Amino acid sequence: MTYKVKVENVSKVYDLNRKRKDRLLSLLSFGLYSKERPYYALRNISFEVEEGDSVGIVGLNGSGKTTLSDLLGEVTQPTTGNITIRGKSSLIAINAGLNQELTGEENIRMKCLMYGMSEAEIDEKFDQIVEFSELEEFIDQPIKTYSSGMKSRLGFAISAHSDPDVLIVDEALSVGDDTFASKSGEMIKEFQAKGKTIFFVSHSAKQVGKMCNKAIWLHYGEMVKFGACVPVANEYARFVDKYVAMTKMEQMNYKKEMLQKQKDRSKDYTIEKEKPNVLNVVTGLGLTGAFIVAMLFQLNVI
Ligand SMILES: Nc1ncnc2c1ncn2[C@@H]1O[C@H](COP(=O)(O)OP(=O)(O)OP(=O)(O)O)[C@@H](O)[C@H]1O
Repeated sequence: MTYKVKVENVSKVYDLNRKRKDRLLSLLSFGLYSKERPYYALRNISFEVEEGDSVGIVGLNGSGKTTLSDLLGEVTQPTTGNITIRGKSSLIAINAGLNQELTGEENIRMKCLMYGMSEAEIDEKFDQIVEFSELEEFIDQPIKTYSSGMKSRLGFAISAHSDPDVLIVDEALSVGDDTFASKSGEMIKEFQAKGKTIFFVSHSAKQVGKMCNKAIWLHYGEMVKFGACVPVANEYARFVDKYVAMTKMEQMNYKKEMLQKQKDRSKDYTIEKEKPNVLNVVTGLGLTGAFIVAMLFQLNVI
């Protein structure tokens, strides 16, 4: 069977060096001064899933589940490797693609346009989306006033009505109330019946076992297992049982050791820098000059 989603040697590297001073110096020296601290949030992930697959993504906190779902939802790009999605993907997560300053209605219109829907299609679906989200009274309020459950309902309602080929559900169901969770569960079953491809991010092996036919287990940025759901979910559940049986101190030491290993593995990565060309150098010199003049001006020297 042909794949619906293909992930090939994908890594996502973050630069942990967040100090403003160092980033500014790196910019002004056009990359010659550099203090990057690369960190693999995901490393060398490869798998393929087919149309109709429901894939659970499990793992402890910080294992890379959200990073992978953002990549699958095309919210971020891989640092290296390729992701091919045959069709339209839609990520359901609290805040995913929502603008806090806009109202519920404006967010619906903006996100639907981003999904490629026409104005006429949006007008046709608008009432259904509002009704599904149960936000009728609040739809004219900016969503920064919404609770996380309300945002999650809005995000779910928009994504589910945009008819995606690949749906990624990142813990969105865990913040809603029971009624909404069961309504969303029904909607997901309809998607499954239509043969859509779905990814579920979850801490819970049990939940994944109930809803999925395949599973991915991520552990500190690496893919430990990928395959048929039940064996992967069972193995993850056995690991979680062992983990929760540890004392708090043992858990802390384990986390520390694993994080250190993850950081050590990141040392061999060098953030690719563009070789300085004439344009770069001229721009860099111009920026540096403008910066010095601005500083001198600020200090009343000129
Ligand atoms: N923008 C960022 N900059 C730097 N590091 C990041 C960024 N986003 C995520 N990380 C790091 O990448 C790793 C994976 O994070 P991610 O949120 O994907 O894990 P997760 O499995 O979804 O965790 P949780 O279950 O707690 O939501 C973590 O160590 C996190 O600190």
